Amino acid sequence: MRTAYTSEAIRTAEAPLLADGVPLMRRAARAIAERAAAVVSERRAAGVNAEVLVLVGGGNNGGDGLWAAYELADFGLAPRVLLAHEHPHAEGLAAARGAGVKIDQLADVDDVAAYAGRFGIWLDALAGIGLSGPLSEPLAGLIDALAAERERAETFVLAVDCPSGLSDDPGASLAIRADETITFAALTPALLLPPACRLIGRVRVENLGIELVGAPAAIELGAVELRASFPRARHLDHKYTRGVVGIDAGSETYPGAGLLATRAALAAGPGMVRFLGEEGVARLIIPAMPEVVTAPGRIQAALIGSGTEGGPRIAAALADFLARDIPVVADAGALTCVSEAARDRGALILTPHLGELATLLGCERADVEADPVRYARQAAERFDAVVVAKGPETVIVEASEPIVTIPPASPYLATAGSGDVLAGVLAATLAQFAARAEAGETVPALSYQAGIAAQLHASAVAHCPSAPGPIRALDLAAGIALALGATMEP
Ligand SMILES: NC(=O)C1=CN([C@@H]2O[C@H](COP(=O)(O)OP(=O)(O)OC[C@H]3O[C@@H](n4cnc5c(N)ncnc54)[C@H](OP(=O)(O)O)[C@@H]3O)[C@@H](O)[C@H]2O)[C@H](O)CC1
Ligand SMILES: [K+]
Repeated sequence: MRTAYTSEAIRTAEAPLLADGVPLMRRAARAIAERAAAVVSERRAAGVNAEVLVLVGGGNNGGDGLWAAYELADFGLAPRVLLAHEHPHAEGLAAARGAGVKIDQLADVDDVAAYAGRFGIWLDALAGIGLSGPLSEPLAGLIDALAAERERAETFVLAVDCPSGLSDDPGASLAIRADETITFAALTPALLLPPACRLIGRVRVENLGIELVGAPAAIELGAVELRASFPRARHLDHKYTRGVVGIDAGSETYPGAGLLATRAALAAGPGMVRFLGEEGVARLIIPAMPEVVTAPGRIQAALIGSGTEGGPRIAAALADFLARDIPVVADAGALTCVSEAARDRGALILTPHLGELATLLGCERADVEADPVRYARQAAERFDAVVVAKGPETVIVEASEPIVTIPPASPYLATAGSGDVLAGVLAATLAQFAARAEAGETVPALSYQAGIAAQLHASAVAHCPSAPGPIRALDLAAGIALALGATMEP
């Protein structure tokens, strides 16, 4: 599991070491310089420009850059420094100067893009976690110019602590795209969550001996957490201790969604699946999945809406599920029936793709795509719900919980029916955790459970016969069972 902490949490954690005189900056600078030296060697061997430019801002991030220049000079690599602030880190500047590093002032450079374009490797030490608010001038303009130049040239950009401009806000987008980021102590949310995380390249955390305590701001759940957390059958289990899930999905217009969600729910291993949707869809399900029960009865979680267009029946069924005080996944058509937070009801889990999230909130899709975390948060607050925002990345928001994401998944998941499969897996997973909670066990937060289900869904791609190419949602549903089985291998 990868975690991200706010810049404030990182500052709090590093403070006692700084107070004790631990040379954190020198450690940081050394890590940067060692990686930069390796890139110099790689690029020299490839016969491409390996000249190093260190872009230095006015704070300690710039101090890291200046000390890294000092280290590189010590390695005999003759880096160049561009000072982009009138008050650079004094000790680092003195050290770089003392090591013979050539230092230029931004004010003396006519065309910064042309100047920087002469160097094949940039160390971006303009700003780190000390950014206060959105980037302002002159730094914003400088970053904008350099960001364009790096896309034009074959520059290798190594970000110091973060691409300057990215820190706590995953919605930040003005930064110099990095090939690699070496970050100190811990990731910040912008380095783990979209769209900012798309600008960081390969990221490495240099802990520097800084221990982060307390709840992270964001967590990324992967195969290890899936294997460790997914409820497994036990000797004394029966159907209800395994978890029973109710599915109301599919319609005359989209019958397949009902089959996919139901098949996926079965594959995720609950004690029983009750199909509680339209008669016409049930008639298609039973011959293919005779173990599915169509009689009403006790359930511990529900899914409603996949493959439907909403309307009074769905709205009534949603209200009925919620009145049973169980976790209810509202997908697709059911999202049109969700109203402001209705109290005294079961937990509501919304599973919109980014377009549906925009419709739910009455805003533009482009705005949601530019900052999915912000809008998922808005929906979570407005509807008192857990929101599983489905986009190129998965973002799961629940009030008072770390934001949950999963590692980058196959783009082939963006195919018809994949959302129905995820909805079925999610509801069946919640039912199994709910059964454990009924038995008095401690279970993780719903957003964590949803992250586990999303990771199971993503890992099922590898079990599709056509992987790693285009996949069928029906194969994906079958892959769920194989993926789950793979987590149980000794
Ligand atoms: N403390 C340590 O020994 C260690 C710190 N690490 C490194 O330090 C940075 C954090 O350094 P900090 O000095 O807090 O601030 P930064 O260098 O990240 O940023 C300050 C510079 O950014 C400019 N700034 C700030 N906000 C904005 C904004 N909204 N728009 C434009 N420019 C902004 C600021 O300019 P001013 O004119 O406002 O002064 C500064 O130029 C951390 O990221 C690490 O890299 C270590 O590595 C660990 C040890
Ligand atoms: K930086």
